[in-house]
Amino acid sequence: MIELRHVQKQYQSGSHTTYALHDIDLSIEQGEIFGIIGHSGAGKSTLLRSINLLERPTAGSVVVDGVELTALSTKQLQEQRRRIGMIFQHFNLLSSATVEENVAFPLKLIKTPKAEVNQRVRELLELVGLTEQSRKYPAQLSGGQKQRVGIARALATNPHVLLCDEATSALDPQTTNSILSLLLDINRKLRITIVLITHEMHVIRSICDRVAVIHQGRIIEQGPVAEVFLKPRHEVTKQFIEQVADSIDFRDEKLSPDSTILKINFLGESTYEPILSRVVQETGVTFSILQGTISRMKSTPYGQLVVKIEGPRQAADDTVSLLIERGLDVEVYEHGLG
Ligand SMILES: Nc1ncnc2c1ncn2[C@@H]1O[C@H](COP(=O)(O)OP(=O)(O)OP(=O)(O)O)[C@@H](O)[C@H]1O
Repeated sequence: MIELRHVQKQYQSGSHTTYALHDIDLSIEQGEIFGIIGHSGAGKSTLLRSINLLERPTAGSVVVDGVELTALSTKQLQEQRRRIGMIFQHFNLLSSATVEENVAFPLKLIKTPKAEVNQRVRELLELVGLTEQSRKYPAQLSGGQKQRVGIARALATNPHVLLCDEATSALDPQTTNSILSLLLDINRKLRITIVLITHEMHVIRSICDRVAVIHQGRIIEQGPVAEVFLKPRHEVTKQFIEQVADSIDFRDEKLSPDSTILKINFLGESTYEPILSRVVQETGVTFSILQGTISRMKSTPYGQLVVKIEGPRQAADDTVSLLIERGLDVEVYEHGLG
């Protein structure tokens, strides 16, 4: 488990102070994939690097697996950092070392016996699908393959936590997806906690369990991805969601006095159930679909449907009540003028 309490970070350059993090409180559970999303300059890197003290907070505490990192000596901190792997946007590989030498590097630093190093490197290259490339140099690899080397190297010392610093931002969409699948696979197989930072909502939606939105050095919203995604509260969060959602625009829709527009969110199994058609049969209204999407958040299906309900106001209100009663999340956008 990772706990950040009242973490602050200020950078001083001459007489100028930049307040990069303000009073950050965050708890990340063992085994979850936690995403931190924010615009450029929001404080994502500073926050991520506070977790292994690559950036030392100016105030507050950082506890990983019950150990208060800010209280450790340099040597003790080095030991603890072996339990926290990290991967980077630009991979940070040793260009003059082969794939297997790059992966072996952290093990050699702690003087692991040679046979053990060889065995571990073999396992890790198999895990990330690079067995065939073990004797190549980074310059001979694609971006996705380089990130796989980065991941194997980060896992060499069996960390409990993997920090991902914009790990897919330099990759094309297809390669991004393959790296995200690999991270998900590693999380499930090794039960390792993953903390990632990104400016792409797609990354959060694909693999994260929970998300925090950071803006101007503060966490402005956090929670399970589905909750934040379907009910964003802050304007910045809404902007990020627009990156992946079809924008819902029905301003030109002509509303008769007997029509109502509803936005219905389906989550989990309800996505595939004919709840709407059953309810309108009961209330006697008719409906037409203005817009609809079905997608997945990690492995949970979800759908968003914008429908125009036609019928007397009372019947429309009954329809909304029944939909809510059957577990759907409903927003009434507009009532006709009736
Ligand atoms: N070493 C530093 N010295 C001074 N200011 C810094 C330093 N590192 C970061 N900052 C400032 O702290 C703030 C947060 O920076 P940070 O790199 O954490 O943001 P970010 O969200 O990761 O941005 P990006 O997505 O562009 O990398 C910014 O205003 C940045 O200019």
